[in-house]
Amino acid sequence: MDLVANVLLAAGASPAMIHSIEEIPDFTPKAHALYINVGTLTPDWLPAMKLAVQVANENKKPWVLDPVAAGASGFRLKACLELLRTNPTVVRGNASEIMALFKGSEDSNSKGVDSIHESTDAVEAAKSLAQISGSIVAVSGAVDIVTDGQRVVGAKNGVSMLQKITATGCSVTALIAAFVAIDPSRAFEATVSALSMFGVASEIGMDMAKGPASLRMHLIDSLYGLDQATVLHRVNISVI
Ligand SMILES: Nc1ncnc2c1ncn2[C@@H]1O[C@H](COP(=O)(O)OP(=O)(O)OP(=O)(O)O)[C@@H](O)[C@H]1O
Ligand SMILES: Cc1ncsc1CCO
Ligand SMILES: [Mg+2]
Repeated sequence: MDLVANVLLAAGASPAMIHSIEEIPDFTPKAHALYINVGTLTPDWLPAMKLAVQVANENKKPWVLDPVAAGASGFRLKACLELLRTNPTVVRGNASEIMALFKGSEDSNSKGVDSIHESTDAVEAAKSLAQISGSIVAVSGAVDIVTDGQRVVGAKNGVSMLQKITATGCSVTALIAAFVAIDPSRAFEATVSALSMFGVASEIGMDMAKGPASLRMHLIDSLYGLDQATVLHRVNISVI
């Protein structure tokens, strides 16, 4: 939650981390986008997540799902599949998470929140999932993949050291929510842009970093300082 909120602030968004079901009816209509992350899921939190989604949908607010460790337990998988049926604008996971959602079954080899697959292994699963759910599906990895079920785009910015900082995936999903909030009618473009800019910020941050802890700091600083010329010079997006 720390990294997620700080990444959002650095990007110019205004995060609020809300869990209590009592606050959802007041909070959710005020937000420009809702972000549901099941990272630290408990049975107590799930009803609040579902109510937040319901309120967001009723208020025509975009919402984004991060299905953290979807294949690691039956409880998580069921929760993620139920959330997936309630029309997320975007779903972003690592390859193992997206493949578990597509298969609809637990992965006995699951490494928990970390992926054991490459994003490129999950292209067909992502496409099918997008077609079934009507959501934009993004798979993070060395190449970030984004699909609406027809188009497939790859975004290649980023550094592998991001995998050594917890919640960089959670944070890039939050950034997607912030970008989608700007123009929900162009959620596909927003998703690709958020993944690219997070990757560009990590590349610039890596030039100053000595390891994961200092990359975490420089990533936030680089995102905060990112300008249009740098982005346009460095982005690497291609149709797959
Ligand atoms: N091999 C890699 N090379 C470059 N960038 C990478 C690589 N693997 C992941 N990334 C980037 O790291 C960020 C996090 O993606 P990752 O796939 O690790 O998410 P995740 O597994 O959900 O992470 P977490 O659960 O820790 O939040 C993304 O911006 C992604 O583009
Ligand atoms: C380590 C961890 N455990 C639950 S969520 C999370 C952050 C990475 O997904
Ligand atoms: Mg994750």
